[in-house]
Amino acid sequence: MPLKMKPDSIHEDDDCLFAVEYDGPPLPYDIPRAVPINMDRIPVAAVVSPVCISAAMSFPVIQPILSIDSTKKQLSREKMVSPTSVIEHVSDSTAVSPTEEVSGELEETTRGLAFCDSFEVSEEKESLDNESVLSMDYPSSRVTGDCVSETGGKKQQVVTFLGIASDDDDDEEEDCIQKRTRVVPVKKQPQTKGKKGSCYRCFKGNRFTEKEVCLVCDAKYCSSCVLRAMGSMPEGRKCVSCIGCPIDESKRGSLGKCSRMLKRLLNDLEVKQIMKTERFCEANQLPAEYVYVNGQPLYPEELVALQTCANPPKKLKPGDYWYDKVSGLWGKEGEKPYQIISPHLNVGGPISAEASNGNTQVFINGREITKVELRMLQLAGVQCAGNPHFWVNEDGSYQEEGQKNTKGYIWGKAGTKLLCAVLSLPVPSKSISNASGDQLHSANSRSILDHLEHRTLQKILLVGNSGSGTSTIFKQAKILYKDIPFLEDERENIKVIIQTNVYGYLGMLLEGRERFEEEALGVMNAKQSLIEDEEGDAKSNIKTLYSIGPRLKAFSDWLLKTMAAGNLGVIFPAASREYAPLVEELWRDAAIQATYKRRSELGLLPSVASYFLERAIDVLTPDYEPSDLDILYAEGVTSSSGLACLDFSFPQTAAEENLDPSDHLDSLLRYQLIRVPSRGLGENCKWIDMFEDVGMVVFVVSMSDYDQVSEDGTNKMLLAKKLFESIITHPIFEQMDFLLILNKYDLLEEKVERVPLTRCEWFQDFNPVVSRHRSNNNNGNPTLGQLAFHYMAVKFKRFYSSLTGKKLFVSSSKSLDPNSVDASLKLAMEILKWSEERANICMSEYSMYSTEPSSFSN
Ligand SMILES: Nc1nc2c(ncn2[C@@H]2O[C@H](COP(=O)(O)OP(=O)(O)OP(=O)(O)O)[C@@H](O)[C@H]2O)c(=O)[nH]1
Ligand SMILES: [Mg+2]
Repeated sequence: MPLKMKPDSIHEDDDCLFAVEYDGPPLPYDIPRAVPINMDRIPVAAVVSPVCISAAMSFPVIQPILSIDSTKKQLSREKMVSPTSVIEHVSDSTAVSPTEEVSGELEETTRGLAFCDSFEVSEEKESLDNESVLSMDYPSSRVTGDCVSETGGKKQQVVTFLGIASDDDDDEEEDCIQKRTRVVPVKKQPQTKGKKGSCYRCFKGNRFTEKEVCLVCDAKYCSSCVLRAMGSMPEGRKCVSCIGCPIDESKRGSLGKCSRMLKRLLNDLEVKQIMKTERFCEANQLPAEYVYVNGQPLYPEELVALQTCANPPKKLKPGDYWYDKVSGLWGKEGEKPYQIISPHLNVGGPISAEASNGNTQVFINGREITKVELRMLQLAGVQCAGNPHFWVNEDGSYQEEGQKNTKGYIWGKAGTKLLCAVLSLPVPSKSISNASGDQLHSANSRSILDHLEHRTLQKILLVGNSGSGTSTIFKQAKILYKDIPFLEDERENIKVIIQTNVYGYLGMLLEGRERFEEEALGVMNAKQSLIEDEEGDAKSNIKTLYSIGPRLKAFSDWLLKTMAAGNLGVIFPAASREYAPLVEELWRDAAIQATYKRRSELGLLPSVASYFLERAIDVLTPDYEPSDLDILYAEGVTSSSGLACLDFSFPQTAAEENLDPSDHLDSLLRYQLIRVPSRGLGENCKWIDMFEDVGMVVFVVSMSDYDQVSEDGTNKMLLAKKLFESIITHPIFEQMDFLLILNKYDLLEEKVERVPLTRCEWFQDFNPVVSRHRSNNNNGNPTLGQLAFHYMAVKFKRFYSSLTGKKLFVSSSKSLDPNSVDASLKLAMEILKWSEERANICMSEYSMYSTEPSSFSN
């Protein structure tokens, strides 16, 4: 056991700080030899948890050995300050430097500072007590200014007390209670940084290196440094120097969510303890004074009441909220309600009429409601004429102010709940089954609700030939519209797919290399025969541009053999780490680079191969975690034989968020994108019945395919045309609108400059009048790429209307670019909307859908 506690090495001072000196062999990490601990700040779990960790990692263990009178630390709320907070007092009176203010009553104040352990008081105290542990050289120095930024070696004060009342001045104290302080969270800066993307401790690695992040200062550490930099983690994932500091509020959502890195480095029990401590230790709790309810900062007990009630606010963060104590309606200051929490909680001040910034002259429990709430009430059949003031109870029963009789129940009908869901308004968590039989719905509102119900899911079919880009568009949509695009399990599977792909790409290059080497040798043959005659066995030493050394050749032969036998899967995952350096070496080899330059002759090698091969070492390690971009680029992620479905809605833009939701209802509706593999659309398509209620078909064509041929020698553009024809003429799709996405515009632009579009026989009449300045967009002349796109669009439009008599909508796309996919799918939404309006489904004066004709460029 490397830890030795010497009686004379334990220091105690009035502020309950202890230091345990370590006297064992050199430690493998950065923790200082003396660690001050404020026992009041560390819960039992936190103090105990390092024990098990230290057993595994030989970390020093810090044990509490003295009992502490924690009651000493009680402080009136006005004196509680958070160490990294800048406090601005509402009143601007009596700004007092803490050092001046406190010196006279040092004992009193330092005892009372439950939260404040990082401000100038400590320095004063330090000077009084030479034996204090504070004088030790501790980088974290919670007490001596760790949470305090330093400027030129001099500690900078980040906590400023303004107008703190002295204990014996009751009047002033009361005054102070009136003028509650507003506490603004301030993020602590990391002590070191290094170059962009590197580890903050060893300065190695890049942005792709897996890292763990400090919850306080955002410092990032690689797997070799994290345990040294974060020590025994008594408050979870924080640098040693950040222990005791409050977390960065933007990271609150990740509290207690362990990373894969920690799971690998520590055992289950250790991980569990650390995550528990991280969630529950006092230093990491949301400071009550960061939460304002009805204009007043909360007291800790109010925050507890709020967080422990039967139906608490979800994901509470620092900020200003309003709370209607009668109905339980809860929202952000100046905004519509977003939740109904438990009513009658004694928290915050009284609600103000302007709490949600409504301008409807209709009031609920004293608050002027927003437009969207008014719309909901109207559609639910509540009479709102004459600017009424309603009294709404927690069960949704309502009456007009001054009247005794309940007029009805707002959330009594399923239809109202659906409407609320569409309008993003909250409903009570329990169903109001006891609602009276009041018929609140007019015929109109009923039919609108039916309509909304019908419209909640619009199906969009995504079809295209193999390689057209359908799965890229599908994945892009997932990344664009889903909060968690890929689950952990999915990522784990995708990782193996990507690693296998990397070997596949390398295999194609190695095969190509062999072919090119043979060709080169053939060309040199005549010359070589001459030399051979003169120098005997010289032929075996002939080197070409495509030759590789014997070691790489041996690996290459083995890999090609393994792949040919279909055994590639067997070498995973164990071998991936060992072979990664060889894969990288091969990729960097001049022969493979020369082969890659001729990739257009390699047929199947996709353009994304270099993206992954460039990062072979990273990608092939067992702990590689694919990023969203990696997944987007990865082939084989979306099944090529089954359907893939994605339910999504278009997120509101910042501008839309400020609008009344009823003005942009379409963006609240849900869509289902169904990707159909092209081979699944043959004669006996088993899914065909599922497509009956599809709203529209999005057909994808790769524009750069115009010069490509399939295995049977057919031009791929003609294959796309054939599939297109079979789908548009299929009876099931007869009534549907079609959007053609002409994809891979980036590749077309580049290719059309070197390979004529007329290479495809369908495009024989492409004869653009090309300006000499065509490549300069600024002078208004289209590029050859643009001309080619327009030409293809017209070709498909004519073809479509000749067969269906209808109009085809067309959009160009570069599906590796999210904005491009977003624009194409929004166009699909517009088409759906337009076709719906055309069918005149919408109703009467209550219509929420624009009747303006939609505009597209097609
Ligand atoms: N440069 C470029 N590459 C693209 C674009 N769209 C797709 N790709 C690439 O083209 C290849 C084929 O795209 P996929 O999305 O897999 O095509 P698919 O329609 O799913 O075809 P299958 O997977 O064979 O069914 C992938 O390597 C993509 O990364 C694009 O707009 N530009
Ligand atoms: Mg694909």
